[in-house]
Amino acid sequence: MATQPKEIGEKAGSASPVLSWDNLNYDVKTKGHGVRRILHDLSGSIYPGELVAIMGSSGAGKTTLLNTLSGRLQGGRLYGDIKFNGAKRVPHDFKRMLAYVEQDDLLHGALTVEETLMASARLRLPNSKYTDADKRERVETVMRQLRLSHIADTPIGGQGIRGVSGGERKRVSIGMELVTDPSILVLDEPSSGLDSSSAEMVVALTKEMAHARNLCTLMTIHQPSAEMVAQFDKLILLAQGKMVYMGPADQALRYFEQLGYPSTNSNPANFFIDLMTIDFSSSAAMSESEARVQHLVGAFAEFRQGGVIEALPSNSFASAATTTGGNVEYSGNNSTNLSIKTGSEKTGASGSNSYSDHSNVLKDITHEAVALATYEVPPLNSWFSEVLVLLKRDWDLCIRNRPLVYGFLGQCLVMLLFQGFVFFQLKTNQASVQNRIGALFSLVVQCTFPVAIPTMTVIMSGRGVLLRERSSGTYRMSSYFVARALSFFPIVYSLYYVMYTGMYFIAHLQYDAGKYFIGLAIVSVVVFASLGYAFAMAMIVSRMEVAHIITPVSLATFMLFAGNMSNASAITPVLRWIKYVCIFYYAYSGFVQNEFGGLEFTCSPSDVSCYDTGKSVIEAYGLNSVPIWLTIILNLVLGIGFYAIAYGAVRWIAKPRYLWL
Ligand SMILES: Nc1ncnc2c1ncn2[C@@H]1O[C@H](COP(=O)(O)OP(=O)(O)OP(=O)(O)O)[C@@H](O)[C@H]1O
Repeated sequence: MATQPKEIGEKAGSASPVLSWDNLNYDVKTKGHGVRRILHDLSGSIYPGELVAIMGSSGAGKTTLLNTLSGRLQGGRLYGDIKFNGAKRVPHDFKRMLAYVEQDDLLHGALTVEETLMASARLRLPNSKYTDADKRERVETVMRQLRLSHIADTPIGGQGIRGVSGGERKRVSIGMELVTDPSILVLDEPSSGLDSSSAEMVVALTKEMAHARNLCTLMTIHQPSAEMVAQFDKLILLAQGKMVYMGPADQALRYFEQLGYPSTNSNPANFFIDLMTIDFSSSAAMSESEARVQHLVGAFAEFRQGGVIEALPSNSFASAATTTGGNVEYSGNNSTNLSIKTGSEKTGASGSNSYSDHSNVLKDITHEAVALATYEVPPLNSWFSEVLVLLKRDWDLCIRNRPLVYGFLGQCLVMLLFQGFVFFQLKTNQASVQNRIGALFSLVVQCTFPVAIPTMTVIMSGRGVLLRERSSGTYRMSSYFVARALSFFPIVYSLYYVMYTGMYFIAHLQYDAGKYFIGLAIVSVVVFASLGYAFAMAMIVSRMEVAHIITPVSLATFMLFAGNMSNASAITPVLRWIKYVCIFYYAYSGFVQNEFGGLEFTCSPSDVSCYDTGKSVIEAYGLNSVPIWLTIILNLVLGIGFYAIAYGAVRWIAKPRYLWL
């Protein structure tokens, strides 16, 4: 490998970079324009304890570079070399050592702040190293550090739940990563959507954490305030995917000044962005700005081949800030002694501010419970332990999902009342044959559509969180499946058992303990298979609106093969096989055989046709080819098959294909 290009302010000898990259190029195919290069010959490195910001105008390639270094880039072709701790990255290990805070805070709205952080700690901190009490202490520490303690019991919120503010949400997302023992912390636009003071707070706290843990921290940031820029140790400035500057943040202004671009803006970030942005307002402005960017790119490439930058007499951001009346202050000669005052804090007692107070708290507690960044891959906890943590979390989510719980409850009550009273106290005359058939078919329908569709919706709405957790290797996919499925069982089964039992007595199905329990077994397996179907649909179909069309339509199609709307033994031979993979058919066939078996019916002279026994009804509907016990087993097998399809889909089809170097 070629030697790494020189970097401004490169750390000599003592520390070795945590992450280094060399000659990174990234190409994508574009429609009509062939291959487009997004990143051009990027090289650089990050050291322990550094807070590094990637800045540039919109479309400069910040997120692409961040994702490349984080192992989260999809599509296109990537060339070059990336090293973690001096060696090639091992995808499985690297993703567990990297803490990635996404731009969108993908969190479960129904969980409280503390529950969210606790779940992260329980899942990601190894049980072999931390007891549950240690994990709780870690969570409390991180909540104090991120100023979340006062809202520990507040739900995150969203989708109709009143919750925490945007800034607090962002801090929860950061906290979820910091309760673990990451080697690198990466944040994608942590300030997006936040007001300036929340954004400054997030960056200030991130810096404190990075320094306290000696944690290498990398973030993209669009247009930070002067106060935020002053927090960064190092800047990576990108223009059109090319590097314009990489080096100490407090030397950037001086660097550009030496190139002939003195600062013209009180906010260094605005000055950098103006320098690097192509001005499309006129063709003259465009060629001028393009020439400037080219000059900057060329100059930096040359500089890296051996240029020097004059030592700064004083910190350039500090002077920029003081000359323009900004509020960044330095308490010493280097940036690690930086302290910031926000506008409101300036009005308080002189010499103290909430950030520095916070820093003191941080210093005290950092030594208590938060370890320095390590470079060991945390072992996964046991499968059983993962299932328990996920089950507790998923159960809380289920039980707090009021629309889901009340929806299931409401539909069971309505079905019970309507079905029970439409088919009230069935007799044994000929009219009761039709009513029994109707009651049993509607029971099958009630155990499928109303189970599958809401369940699928809930699973799909949690897919963002699943993807985030999966990308950081939080748990095994099998643990997720088992826990998620089990979390639905208590609510769905208890309500459906009540519904079936109520209907059984109100409609007066055959009063026989054996038949009652066989009916209960059929309800159990059809509900199980419907839940499996919901999982399969939620994992195979990526868009909610499409799933809401495909699921009812496919279920309605299967319903045609149940043996009620068409005679089960007289379906067109080409399509007849479908009934053998149809939960409706097995459930309906099982119910009909169970209920009609042993029944005798009366005939009156006015009856046009007459079934004198239940057996003749079963035969007339063609539902006697699979014995009851086998219908139960086959529905169970179908249910397991649906779960297997869902697992396969999430494991292999929906698996994000990240590019690794
Ligand atoms: N897979 C892709 N296919 C096509 N173009 C892509 C792809 N990935 C990135 N780009 C393009 O590369 C450029 C850089 O994108 P990137 O998201 O990294 O920019 P950014 O600096 O983060 O911008 P912003 O601040 O607006 O988020 C953009 O023009 C984007 O459209």
